[in-house]
Amino acid sequence: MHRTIFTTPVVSTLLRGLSVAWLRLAGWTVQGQLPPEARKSVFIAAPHTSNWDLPYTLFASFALRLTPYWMGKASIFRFPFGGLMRWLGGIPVDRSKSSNLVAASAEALVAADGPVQLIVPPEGTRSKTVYWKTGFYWIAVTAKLPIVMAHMDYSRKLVGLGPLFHPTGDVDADMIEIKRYYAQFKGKNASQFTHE
Ligand SMILES: CCCCCCCCCCCCCCCC(=O)OC[C@@H](O)COP(=O)(O)O
Repeated sequence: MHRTIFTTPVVSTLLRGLSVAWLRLAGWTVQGQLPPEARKSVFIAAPHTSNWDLPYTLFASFALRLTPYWMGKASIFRFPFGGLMRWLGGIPVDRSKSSNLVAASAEALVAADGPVQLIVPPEGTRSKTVYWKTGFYWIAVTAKLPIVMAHMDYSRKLVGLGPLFHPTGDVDADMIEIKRYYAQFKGKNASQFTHE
């Protein structure tokens, strides 16, 4: 995995302090902590309804001392922002193709030396989506890693980590259960999120 603000010494310490201070000033509560068995894991990041979700995900990641990488749409990596986005932990995804992203991501997670958490917003967009993408699920199954149900709620100013989810292999049943868990959270534009 490439170098990011989270793996750059001094920078990460500095930004961690700023993130904690910002979240505190803005009145947010950071919930949960990363269980040791999830040092390598796949994060579900939902609800995703706003451009503010990315900065808050980064602040929370610092507060929780994570080593995150996040999947983002390829267009936000266009010149001149690509380098910055990657340094923030971004991995570009071309949503118009279904490539070997699952296999490649699982392989990169298995090969990583240290802790690494792959943050995937399964809605794939800020717009309203009924069907969640199942890539996060298959990456976890392929890499044999736990799924962490991470969340954000702007109405209660909560961000953080919920329970682990262990895939059973029955993706349809598992997706229903996962989405039921997310029914309690409200994104910034809550009407753009549906958990049905
Ligand atoms: C550590 C705690 C993590 C809590 C996670 C909570 C919730 C949501 C986080 C979303 C992280 C987002 C990274 C997505 C980056 C991205 O790609 O953003 C732009 C696209 O979306 C826009 O797609 P579109 O709406 O179709 O233009």
